[in-house]
Amino acid sequence: MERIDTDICVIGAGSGGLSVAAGAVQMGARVVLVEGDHMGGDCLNTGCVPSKALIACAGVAETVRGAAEYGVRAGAAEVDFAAVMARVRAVIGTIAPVDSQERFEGLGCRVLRGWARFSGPREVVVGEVTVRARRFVIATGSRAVVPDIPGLGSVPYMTNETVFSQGARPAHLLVLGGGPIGIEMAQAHRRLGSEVTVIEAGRCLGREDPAAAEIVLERLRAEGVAFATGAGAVRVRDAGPGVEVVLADGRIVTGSHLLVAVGRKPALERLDLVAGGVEFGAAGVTVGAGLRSVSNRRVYVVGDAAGQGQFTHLAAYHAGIVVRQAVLGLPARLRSDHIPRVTFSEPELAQVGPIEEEARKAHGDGLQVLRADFAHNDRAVTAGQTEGFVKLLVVKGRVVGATIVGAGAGEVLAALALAVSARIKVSALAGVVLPYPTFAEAVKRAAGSYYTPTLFGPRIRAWVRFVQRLP
Ligand SMILES: Cc1cc2nc3c(=O)[nH]c(=O)nc-3n(C[C@H](O)[C@H](O)[C@H](O)COP(=O)(O)OP(=O)(O)OC[C@H]3O[C@@H](n4cnc5c(N)ncnc54)[C@H](O)[C@@H]3O)c2cc1C
Ligand SMILES: NC(=O)c1ccc[n+]([C@@H]2O[C@H](COP(=O)([O-])OP(=O)(O)OC[C@H]3O[C@@H](n4cnc5c(N)ncnc54)[C@H](O)[C@@H]3O)[C@@H](O)[C@H]2O)c1
Repeated sequence: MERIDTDICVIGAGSGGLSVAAGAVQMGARVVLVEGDHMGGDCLNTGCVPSKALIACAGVAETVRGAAEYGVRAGAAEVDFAAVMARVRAVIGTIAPVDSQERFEGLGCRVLRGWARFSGPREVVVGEVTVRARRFVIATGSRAVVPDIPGLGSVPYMTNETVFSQGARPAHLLVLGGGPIGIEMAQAHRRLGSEVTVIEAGRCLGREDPAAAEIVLERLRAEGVAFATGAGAVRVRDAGPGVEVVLADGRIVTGSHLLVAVGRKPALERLDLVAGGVEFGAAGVTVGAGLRSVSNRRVYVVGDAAGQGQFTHLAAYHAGIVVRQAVLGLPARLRSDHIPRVTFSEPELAQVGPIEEEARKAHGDGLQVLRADFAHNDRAVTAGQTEGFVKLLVVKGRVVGATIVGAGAGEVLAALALAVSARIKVSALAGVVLPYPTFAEAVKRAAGSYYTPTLFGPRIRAWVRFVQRLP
């Protein structure tokens, strides 16, 4: 049995773990990085990267279908599903070297390939190796929840782990769950030529601004995605070739394939946290404000395993918080009011900070809502992409949150992510000079509306009358 003594042992080489390892080793710490499966974790192999690559292919098919509206004759969009999947794999392959064992060994990490489990409060075992570390960082991610629905276990179903390696296009894909995964995959498959039905117990994109979500869902409906909402799946049956899902209100939905996308849970089961003295619950490892385990002070948690949201950029943000403390010995506290998110449907739905309903609860009448529609944005009009809006949530002259739904919303959100994170005043957004014509001008327009009542009100009018009488 080999024994390694190190400063930092990072468990999991996904978005969070790789960020901690890269930061720590380049700052001079001795780092052991442990990965049981593929380097790069969920985001690279079965999450963000393949999903966005698939969405890009689907977007091209849709552009071809709509080409005539732009005066371009392109013929019918013919989708070669095998080629689409090959492109998805190629995109993963292009990014993979950045997350590879070779790169991290090159940076100076000792990379161990195997599943880590605690054998004591300051020791983990990986196969035949024992790693004793000053600090451990749990970065083990999450996995798809497979709900306890009778019959589900006896039909073939897909999750995010298998949907990107399908051999052939599903004739009729049933998507269980109308969250971001369900909606992104539903639209992509529909555009690639499948029939698609989304089954959602409550409201699709239920965490998002309802008006913004409705714009996305309306687009999916227009493209032919069917929805069975308002009742959860209670039974699943084999339907000869295909699958039958029975809903709580008796409706029956039938399709050829089933994708389960009803949420994710932290992947902690291989770690033997009890042996490590690390307290945990269903939401993840129990941590304080600095992502440090409340029961074992040698242990920090980042990313999906921390149970505080599931985004690659959140995992990277967590990594920075942990590196500050565990590597640099400085204090750090987590903020959660400035974390952005984007659902990569078309149109995209981007959010930073609270949605209007949440901000109203927190700030009551102190909240001002500013809005600009893309219908009045010249870039949107010229591009033929006028659906959507920008909504700014303002408290005491500062932006506390924003919703954007529309073309390129995720890119336009960058300015507002900065505004919320740096607590920038609305006046700065209203005063910035932006190139014309851009979608981002809608942000400036919404911010400018903050001053409309004052600028065009009676006091300014009186002042202007006075000035204009001067010689
Ligand atoms: C379909 C889909 C699309 C997504 N799209 C987006 C998106 O567009 N934008 C976005 O921000 N987020 C997106 N996400 C979420 C994003 O993928 C995750 O939030 C992110 O990957 C979390 O990073 P992580 O480091 O916490 O975990 P992961 O990236 O999952 O890495 C954890 C790693 O730990 C390893 N591991 C687990 N247990 C052990 C052990 N005991 N020993 C050793 N290794 C272990 C795993 O094998 C894995 O490689 C998407 C997710 C899915 C499923
Ligand atoms: N673009 C992105 O950033 C992106 C994309 C995909 C995923 N993600 C991350 O992954 C996480 C997980 O996504 P998700 O879509 O799997 O989960 P989710 O929790 O966001 O949504 C799951 C949906 O399934 C529904 N549901 C649950 N049980 C059901 C049942 N029995 N029948 C019908 N509906 C049921 C829920 O009501 C919910 O709306 C997201 O929260 C997000 O953090 C991010």
